[in-house]
Amino acid sequence: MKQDMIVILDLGSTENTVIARQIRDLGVYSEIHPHDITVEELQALDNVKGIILNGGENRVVDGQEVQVRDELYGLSYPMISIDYPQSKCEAQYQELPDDAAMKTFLFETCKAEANWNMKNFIEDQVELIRKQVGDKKVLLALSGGVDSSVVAAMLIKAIGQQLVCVHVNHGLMRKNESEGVVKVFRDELHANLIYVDATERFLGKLDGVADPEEKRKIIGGEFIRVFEEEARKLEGIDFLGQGTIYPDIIESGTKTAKCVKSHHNVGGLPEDLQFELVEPLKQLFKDEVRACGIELGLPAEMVYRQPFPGPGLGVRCLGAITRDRLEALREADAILRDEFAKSGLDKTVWQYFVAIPDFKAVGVRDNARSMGYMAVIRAVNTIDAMTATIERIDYDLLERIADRITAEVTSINRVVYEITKKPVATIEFE
Ligand SMILES: Nc1ncnc2c1ncn2[C@@H]1O[C@H](COP(=O)(O)OP(=O)(O)OP(=O)(O)O)[C@@H](O)[C@H]1O
Repeated sequence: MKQDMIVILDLGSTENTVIARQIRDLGVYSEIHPHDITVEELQALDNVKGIILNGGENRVVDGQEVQVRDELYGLSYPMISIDYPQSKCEAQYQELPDDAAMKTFLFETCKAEANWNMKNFIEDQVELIRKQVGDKKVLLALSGGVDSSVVAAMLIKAIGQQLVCVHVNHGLMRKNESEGVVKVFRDELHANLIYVDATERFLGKLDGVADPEEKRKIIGGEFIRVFEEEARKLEGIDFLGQGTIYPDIIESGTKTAKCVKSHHNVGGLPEDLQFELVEPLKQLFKDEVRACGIELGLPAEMVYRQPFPGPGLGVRCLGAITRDRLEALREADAILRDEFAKSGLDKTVWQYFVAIPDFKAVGVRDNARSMGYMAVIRAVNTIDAMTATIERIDYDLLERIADRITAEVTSINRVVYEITKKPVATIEFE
């Protein structure tokens, strides 16, 4: 390992990640560990330069106040504590140290080097992956999303043809998305890529299904079955690559924080398909994953892609999916994205998309009464996806989008802009 590390011990703070980010932003790698880490576990970590005991409001767990092991104070690591009244450290802070105080701790007290950067990280991971995998093969489900794409690029760099990527086109991808995955990974990065066009299979299963939960279940379940079938065709695969990132691990719960959501990734594979996991991004925050992707040479539009739900356009083609409405949705969505890119809004708006409800409205086309679909545009901004506000799109742009959609997608005769915040609405419609 090249990077020096600061260990943050979680004694019930809600701000562990804030401190981890602060330290990484100052150029030093940091990780959050449980309060009851043993001396042996601590010493097994590479390049630890200092420790922060980070207390906070969740310090009482099951009626007991959590403490670090006393032996830790006897070690030679420089140590400070924050909001931890029982601390035996010499330097104790009541609140988060500011950057100046943190710099003094990192660079003067701990003598850490500011050597946390993506180049070093990638070199380290490449070495670790090679050590873990040896001459064996790794299977990776590659969605074309940020996380699995960056994992793929990392694994290609580390083990080249020993990586087998499987991309499943479930027919609910955005326009040109699957083509983009093939272009980048097969044509440019020369990955061993299996492309499965399962459109018919997914749309067949979804035929006539209107309930959103049922739709999500069918899409998720079918994805696992397709992936499993491909995995069974391959021989000699011992490892499964996963795009687990740091927030997935933290949100799965620490000893003092409740589980926010269980992290799944490619969960649900049958028990007899046993793989050891390769998770090279599991220490990175999302923006670091993006920086890593850029450093690995992935195109910016892939790395800065807006969030896209796993069930894809399936949950934006509202109610029971029909092929003509799905096609209209795909085209309208592509026009919206194109116009947002042209006006630069793609760089500032968090998420924007089209949804199409399952009814038709009356319109006039070519001097005749006609029935057409209604495209609903949504564009929202959020920090944590728990609440969201509306982007105030300029009227000229809205009108241009409406004109283009109704001209280029003839089955659509109305365009509306949805202006409800979350709450009370959710970001997606289903
Ligand atoms: N169409 C697909 N083809 C192949 N793998 C997929 C596909 N959809 C999802 N996956 C796999 O399932 C994982 C979880 O999917 P999910 O939609 O929750 O995306 P995510 O956690 O945002 O990750 P990503 O950014 O890689 O899409 C993905 O990382 C990928 O490994």
